[in-house]
Amino acid sequence: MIHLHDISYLRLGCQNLSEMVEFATDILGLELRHKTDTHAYLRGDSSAYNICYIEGDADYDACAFEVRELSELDKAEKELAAEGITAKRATDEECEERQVNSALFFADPNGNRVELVYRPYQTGVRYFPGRDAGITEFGHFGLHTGDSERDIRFWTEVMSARVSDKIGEGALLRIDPVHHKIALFASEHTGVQHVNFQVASIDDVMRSWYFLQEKNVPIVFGPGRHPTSTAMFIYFLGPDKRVYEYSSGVKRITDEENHTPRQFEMAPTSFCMWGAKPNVDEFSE
Ligand SMILES: CC(C)c1ccc(C(=O)O)c(O)c1O
Ligand SMILES: [Fe+2]
Repeated sequence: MIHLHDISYLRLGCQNLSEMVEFATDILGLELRHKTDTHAYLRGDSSAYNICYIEGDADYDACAFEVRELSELDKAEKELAAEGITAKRATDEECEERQVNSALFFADPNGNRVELVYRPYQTGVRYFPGRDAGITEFGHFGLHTGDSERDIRFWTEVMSARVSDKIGEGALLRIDPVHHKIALFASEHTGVQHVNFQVASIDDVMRSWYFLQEKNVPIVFGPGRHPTSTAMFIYFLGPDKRVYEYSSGVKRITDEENHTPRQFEMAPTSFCMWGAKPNVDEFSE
């Protein structure tokens, strides 16, 4: 099995880099760490970056996971080959662009681009945003799945994730005690389905609710509380039409041996126990 240590970054294509930087700094509340003509690196914690927007193909996206040992990349290459998946080692230039020591690229069975990275750069300076959204960390991301049985098997049996809970065919997967760092949601698309940043408290969720309305940012779900992770949340759209989520209070699963994944019915109340209705295709019945 390929051991995933943590989520690392997302690379998200966009049409207009300046527009995405403005959204990410002034609305989402990330810090711009570095920008070139085509790439912008933004963060919500002390990592070198959590999101890299890349001007060009707006449909391009990739998600990255950190592995703890360099040898894990060779092991991964072999294990993926046994699954019929061809992986490619990153060149020095590709590593430099990603600010990592080493990396391996492949696509999961759904065609989602995945990067395994060794030693993603950290910084010695704390995160300093222009807008205080209360972000504490890069929380998790959603990935599309066209065949949940196939993809849950891949992510749990090949990639070492564990199912924390299921909603309909969708699954919330953990790679450490945090309830989930990957959300697999059924759709006909591929790639990143939503991007989550954790915020410090319900006050930050509610402050952003007012702030986002004032800035005419489309809110697509919430405020509400997930019965699965127990986190309070709000979802909204970026100018790239991607779904962004703030949430606070995600549950940790500490009794690994005794955790039994729960199956939630595919109904709005499985997404929000307060009664908010999602206006997002993948979350609807
Ligand atoms: C609506 C989606 C996919 C979802 C469901 C549950 C949680 C949670 O329990 O925290 C999420 O974060 C989600 O994004
Ligand atoms: Fe989420």
